[in-house]
Amino acid sequence: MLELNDTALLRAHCLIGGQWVDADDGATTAVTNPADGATIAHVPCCGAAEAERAIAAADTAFQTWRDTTAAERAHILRRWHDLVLASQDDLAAIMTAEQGKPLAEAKGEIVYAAAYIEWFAEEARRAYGEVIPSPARDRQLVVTREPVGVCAAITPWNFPAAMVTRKVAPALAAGCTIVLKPAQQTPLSALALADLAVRAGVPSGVFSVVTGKASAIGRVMSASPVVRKLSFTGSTPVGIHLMRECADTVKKLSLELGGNAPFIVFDDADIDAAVAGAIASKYRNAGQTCVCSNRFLVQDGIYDRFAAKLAAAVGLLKVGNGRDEGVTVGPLIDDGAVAKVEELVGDALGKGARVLAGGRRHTLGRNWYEPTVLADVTQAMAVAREEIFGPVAPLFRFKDEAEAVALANDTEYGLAAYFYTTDHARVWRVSRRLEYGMVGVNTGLISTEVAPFGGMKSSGIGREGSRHGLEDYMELKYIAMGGL
Ligand SMILES: NC(=O)c1ccc[n+]([C@@H]2O[C@H](COP(=O)([O-])OP(=O)(O)OC[C@H]3O[C@@H](n4cnc5c(N)ncnc54)[C@H](O)[C@@H]3O)[C@@H](O)[C@H]2O)c1
Ligand SMILES: O=C[C@H](O)CS(=O)(=O)O
Repeated sequence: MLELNDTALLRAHCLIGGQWVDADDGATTAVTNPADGATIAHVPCCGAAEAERAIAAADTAFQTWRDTTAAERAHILRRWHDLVLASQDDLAAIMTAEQGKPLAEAKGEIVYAAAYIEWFAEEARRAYGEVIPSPARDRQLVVTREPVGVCAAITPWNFPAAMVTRKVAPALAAGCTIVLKPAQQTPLSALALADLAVRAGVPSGVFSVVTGKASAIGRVMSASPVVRKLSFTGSTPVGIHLMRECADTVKKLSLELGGNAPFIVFDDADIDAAVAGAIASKYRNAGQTCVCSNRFLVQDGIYDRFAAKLAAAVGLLKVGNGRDEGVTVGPLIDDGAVAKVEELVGDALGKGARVLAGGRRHTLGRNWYEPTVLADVTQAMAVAREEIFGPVAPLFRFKDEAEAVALANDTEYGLAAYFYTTDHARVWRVSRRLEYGMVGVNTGLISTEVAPFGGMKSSGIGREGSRHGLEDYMELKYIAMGGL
């Protein structure tokens, strides 16, 4: 049994139109702990009808929520932020139980999730319009920024809190209403955040959470003409599917999709900093983040020393149950995820890669995989093209800067890239030529609410967070005032 200070945060109902409800047919889905398979709770397995009602409630609520002042919305968001931070321990315990990440990482994610709420509480009051110098004496030209309207959000399991607030906070700040479908593996974090939003004063219907049948709920969201924007974070194939489904109603779309991040280490890099950055960017959340380094491109002159140091550092990682003190690598989300990692490692070994650390399932259980480092990896291996989404660092060699950039860009994805060098001219040359939305230079950790998060190519459309994040939830309206 999950031990919480505030047991009311463990919500086993959906929030629709301000009411905590079951699925219409009473169906439920079990939420299980990836560390031991224990059932934590059962949540409603809703479908199209419940999604339709949530959208209708959002439409009704929008008629009044849109007329609140930015200051009023900012005040409620600030209160939500304060309640989330005050519940950090409980929210982290819920997250570690349903997602598996180490408690320290879960607590960090709660702070990160709250930071998006705080950021957009502030941004709400700076959604300025424009007065345009008129080309004619008899008219005044102004541009206002208005809320898009009813929004829908679909989020992944790897960051069960931050991916929710990164969408819900800007939507509410802009004056929109929103219906969220969280990942079926990690709904409890979203439901707890919704509970705190209600306590903060978010009115009925403004923010609903519908758990259950992903395809049915997604289809309703995509097909509804009432829904004017869909924000999706998840895999590229599902993002493409939703993009197609939304075409008929011409929705605004935000797509935060998959990645294949290169981590480039030049001969002149600070090797110890590069190893520390590699650990941070690869093994966070057991490698299950969209911005995890997926390919390590290491220049010939530093390759052997970097490989040895990285393997030694990986050997110090503590694998275990995320709730246990000092654990730095928890289980993967499920056995299917481990099987995919195992298949990618097997493909690489079969084509000539060498194991420097790990390289197999962990004895702790079916959802664990040993933190792994592979040497002598080549472009012929599947890890060069596929998102690993697990604790595996494949090391590739390169000769010079031109080859490094060419290898780095040789992917359908364009989300995050990293490189280590002490040559400042190279910093700006390489940053400019990398085809990615986000570039970390001499750091393996880049995610923050104050900077635009997102990518290009198959990694998606749009940016979340930063001063740009509100734009996706607002429309520009040009008003020409004539007859003056
Ligand atoms: N770019 C980013 O910011 C970012 C962040 C986190 C995760 N991701 C990506 O997400 C993937 C891992 O997350 P995942 O396994 O949850 O992804 P996923 O695409 O399988 O699922 C994401 C969400 O989509 C829902 N979904 C699945 N099929 C659907 C359908 N047909 N209609 C409507 N909804 C549907 C799921 O229930 C879940 O809520 C990785 O590729 C990772 O790179 C990207
Ligand atoms: O999976 C990627 C998420 O966006 C998490 S983070 O923003 O990089 O922490």
